[in-house]
Amino acid sequence: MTETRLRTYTHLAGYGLTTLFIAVLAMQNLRYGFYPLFYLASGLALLTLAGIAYTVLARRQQLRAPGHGFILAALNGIVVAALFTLDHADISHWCLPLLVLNLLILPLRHGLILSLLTATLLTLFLLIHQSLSDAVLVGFAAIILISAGALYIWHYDHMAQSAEDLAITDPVTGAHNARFLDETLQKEISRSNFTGHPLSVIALGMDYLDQNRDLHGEAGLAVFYREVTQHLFGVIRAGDTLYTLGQGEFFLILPFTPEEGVRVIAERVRRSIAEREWPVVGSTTFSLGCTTRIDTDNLADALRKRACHALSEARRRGHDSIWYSVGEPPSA
Ligand SMILES: Nc1nc2c(ncn2[C@@H]2O[C@H](COP(=O)(O)OP(=O)(O)OP(=O)(O)O)[C@@H](O)[C@H]2O)c(=O)[nH]1
Repeated sequence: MTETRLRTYTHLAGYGLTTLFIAVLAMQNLRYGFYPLFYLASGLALLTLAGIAYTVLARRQQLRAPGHGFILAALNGIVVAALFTLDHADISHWCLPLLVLNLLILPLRHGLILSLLTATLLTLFLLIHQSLSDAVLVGFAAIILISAGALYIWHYDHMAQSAEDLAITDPVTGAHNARFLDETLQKEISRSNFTGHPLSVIALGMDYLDQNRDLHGEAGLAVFYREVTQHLFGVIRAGDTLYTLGQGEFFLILPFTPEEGVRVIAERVRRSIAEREWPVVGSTTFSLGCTTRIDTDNLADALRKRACHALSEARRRGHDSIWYSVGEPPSA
């Protein structure tokens, strides 16, 4: 199940249960003739139903649906305002499910701020209108509720982040993997298209891979790939991203880099690898294929293929070399 779908279900369950709770309150107050509380509960139920409708409508953007913030701020605000204006202590219980709902639906920091604000005002109300012991008891219960909810959500977010990192990271080198390359390259192409900034890429391949594999074995090469990755991280600048493609091949995405720039950095990378002594393989070389996005390049696949063809051309023309491939606009 995707993260977006999971959040859609959780939000629907959260709003659904709160609607049920408020509907029961509304019916009870109607039965006993507390009409102001009945109208209040009916208004709140309409808001939670709006939350359900919004969750369904924005189901594809549940990870960042800003409407939930407004709905929950309105729910909390109305309950707290009713607490002070209707002067009815029973309303204080209505706050408790909201404290959990805020944490369940909003990003952790926003949910925490809203819940703590509501809990503080609730305690203040009890302090003014009820006894000190009531205020301390409810305030304490609210803090426990908020802490347990926040800790659970923090733990979940942490696990989700770790799982996401694992999914986009190559286990051998620690650089990003090929799957994440296509996703990022497509985003960078859209950004370059929108802002007009240049975008270049480099495909890098180890020379004489088969001979190196025979000499050092897969395990030895894995150690070398890790070292070369660390080395490349030290050469590129912030904003550039590195990917491991397997079989001794790597890929660099260089945002804000024109043709002259990619030629400079490619030469720097080639020379810095060739001039070093590597612990496992001794001296070795890489060939590099570069290209820069032109206006008609809108697909990640096309740009990636052009860089890989440039790499093949660099290898064909002798190893330890760089080939730059010019993008060709479609003929008129
Ligand atoms: N993306 C990227 N481009 C680089 C890098 N190093 C050099 N370049 C490109 O090469 C150009 C010339 O770089 P340098 O020879 O280092 O000259 P510089 O004046 O220090 O370059 P700046 O970093 O722009 O100040 C830069 O403007 C970049 O376009 C790098 O690590 N990453």
